Amino acid sequence: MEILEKVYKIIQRRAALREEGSYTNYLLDKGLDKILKKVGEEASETIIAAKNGEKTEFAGEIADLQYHLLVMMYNLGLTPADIEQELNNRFAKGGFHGRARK
Ligand SMILES: N=c1c2ncn([C@@H]3O[C@H](COP(=O)(O)OP(=O)(O)OP(=O)(O)O)[C@@H](O)[C@H]3O)c2ncn1[C@@H]1O[C@H](COP(=O)(O)O)[C@@H](O)[C@H]1O
Repeated sequence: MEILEKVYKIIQRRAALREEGSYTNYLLDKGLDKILKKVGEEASETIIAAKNGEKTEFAGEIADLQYHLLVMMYNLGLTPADIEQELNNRFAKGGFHGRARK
């Protein structure tokens, strides 16, 4: 998704050029443990929103989760292109054969 690349670029820019009041800078300054904690929280909130069945709230939680995943990826040196490549490889093979299917 193009927007994920755009947000990732903002994260890169924030890391290179600090901005007053930036939440991204706050997270990057706190480090990996804090980022992972937020990913866990946002994942839990996404699950709860999914169970509640309210589409707008659910979409909002997924967006929060996506953003925090991008910050985690940046911290660990992964780019959206790496994920795209992984997905493309699986698509080309017609599925993910790393585990048994039910
Ligand atoms: N997509 C997002 C995005 N999604 C969620 N959030 C922030 O994630 C935080 C999550 O809220 P919480 O209440 O769970 O966390 P909190 O209590 O504020 O923080 P903690 O004390 O828990 O760490 C909020 O402050 C949201 O603003 C985001 N912050 C930034 N972005 C993107 O990143 C860009 C750069 O943002 P800044 O770095 O803030 O300039 C923005 O233009 C957006 O495109």
